[in-house]
Amino acid sequence: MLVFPNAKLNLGLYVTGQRPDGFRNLESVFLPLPWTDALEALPAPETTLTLTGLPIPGDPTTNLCLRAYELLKVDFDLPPTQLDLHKVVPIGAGLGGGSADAAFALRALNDLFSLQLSTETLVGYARRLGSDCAFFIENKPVFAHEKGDVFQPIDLNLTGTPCVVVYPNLHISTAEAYARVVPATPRHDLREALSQPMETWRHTISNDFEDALTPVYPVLGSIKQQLYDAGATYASLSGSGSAVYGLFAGREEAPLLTWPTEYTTWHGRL
Ligand SMILES: C[C@@](CO)(OP(=O)(O)O)[C@H](O)COP(=O)(O)OP(=O)(O)OC[C@H]1O[C@@H](n2ccc(N)nc2=O)[C@H](O)[C@@H]1O
Ligand SMILES: Nc1ncnc2c1ncn2[C@@H]1O[C@H](COP(=O)(O)OP(=O)(O)O)[C@@H](O)[C@H]1O
Repeated sequence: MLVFPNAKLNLGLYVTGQRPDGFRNLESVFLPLPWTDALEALPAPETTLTLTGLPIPGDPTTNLCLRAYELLKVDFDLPPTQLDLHKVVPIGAGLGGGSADAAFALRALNDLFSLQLSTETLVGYARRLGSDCAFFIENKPVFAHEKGDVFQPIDLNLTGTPCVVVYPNLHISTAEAYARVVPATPRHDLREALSQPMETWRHTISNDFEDALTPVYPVLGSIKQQLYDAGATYASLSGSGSAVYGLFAGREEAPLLTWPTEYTTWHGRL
């Protein structure tokens, strides 16, 4: 079973309050981004994980693909499985790549071993692996709130919009990013702001992590400015960074821009 776990973008992100469980409540819109890893799951004599592509920091035995397998194995008599992950999406970028791998591993194992788990049940397992993991089960634009793991459908179709994503090779841990933000009530209603033309979004939609992290990592501000200088209709940090994206509405294609060689970029359509 071969699957292609895709990244996500956050359109607006507001950290609205501290929770009793130590996490924060947030409000954001999550969008699938077709920048993908590749993950294969096959029955095998023993359970293994091979990793190719970008190096993943941390102990491979804690890789989210294996954690997804082990989580299902607690409840189901899963045969040993060979997992092969080719990592393409930058790590610690605010693109949710690790969470996507975990969610797609759950989905692939469900299909491979005919577990017949419902979407709702898969979402329950995904939530236990990471706050934004559940998004990748249905993998469609949603308004996310609470820990970022409770979703409401949103009437927003950006399919085909030209987009550039720029990762300046700066790993920002999600925990560090949250620690830098003081929770507050959003200045604008995100869903109302998104219902207005994209040209208005730069004045009405923001990301609290961007505001907190840009003074510490000025490169984030300069990438955003370059995207606007190149004609972006809307540009923002994604999630807790450090990837910055630009949307180019009404254009045939996103512009080809030149970035320092140590940056990783994605260029395409949503
Ligand atoms: C910020 C967001 C926005 O989409 O994405 P990324 O930038 O990481 O992609 C998410 O909230 C990230 O979700 P995820 O990456 O799954 O986080 P988790 O593994 O659950 O948590 C990592 C750490 O972030 C903090 N955390 C996370 C989620 C949340 N609602 N409140 C928190 O305070 C906690 O300190 C936690 O220990
Ligand atoms: N399959 C995986 N891919 C990426 N990161 C993983 C994976 N498994 C575990 N991790 C750990 O998860 C952390 C966050 O990864 P990632 O989801 O890419 O971050 P972000 O959500 O900020 O984009 C990394 O520091 C990494 O050590």
